Amino acid sequence: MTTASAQDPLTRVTGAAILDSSAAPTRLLVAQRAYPEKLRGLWEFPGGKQDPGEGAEEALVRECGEELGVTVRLLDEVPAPNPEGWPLKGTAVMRVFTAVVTDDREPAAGEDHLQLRWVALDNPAAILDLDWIPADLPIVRALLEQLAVVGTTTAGPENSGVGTALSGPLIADAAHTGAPVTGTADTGVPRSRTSHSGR
Ligand SMILES: Nc1nc2c([nH]c(=O)n2[C@H]2C[C@H](O)[C@@H](COP(=O)(O)OP(=O)(O)OP(=O)(O)O)O2)c(=O)[nH]1
Repeated sequence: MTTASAQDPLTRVTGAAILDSSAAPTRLLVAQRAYPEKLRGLWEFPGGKQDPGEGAEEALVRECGEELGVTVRLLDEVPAPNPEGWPLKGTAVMRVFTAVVTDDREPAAGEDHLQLRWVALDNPAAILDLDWIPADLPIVRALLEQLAVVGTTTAGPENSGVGTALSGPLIADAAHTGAPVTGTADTGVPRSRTSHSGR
């Protein structure tokens, strides 16, 4: 963990959009924050702040190990409006990467989270309806568009995927609904598309 400093005025956060499969994702892992009090109960991407000198991807793999007890393989970055990442509150920015679990453990909520939940990608409206940390909402929309589960129009709060079609080739199974964590290891397909190097 680090905070803004004279060397780096930004607090750099990195988050994981963990999918149940790289080749044919049907579910996304979301996490409900336990603290601080003002964020308690809000949903987020698992992750955290980068340590000094640590790259975003390196930090994210570390955070997923610490917070969820699993090893993840990062896939693609959810493209942000600027190279530093998505703006959060204050001077914080966050880069978000899709990921899959690569060991045979299941993600488990530790002290950081009240609960984890696998949510079905075939119901983007339900995902957007979660009580997200406000700064995360545009990121969630971009993620769903990247996964082609919502339309690629300029989605605002009033146009948040409701009634849009499932069109993405990545969605193979529309039968799942939100479910408690069961974990799915994935060792398949190499990185693709918008992969970025760490910084
Ligand atoms: N992990 C995470 N943090 C987020 C998200 N959206 C968002 O605004 N944040 C904010 C909340 C926090 O102010 C900051 C990340 O802090 P953190 O508490 O998760 O990071 P950390 O584990 O390294 O920090 P610490 O508890 O060790 O101090 O970024 C998100 O989707 N995931």
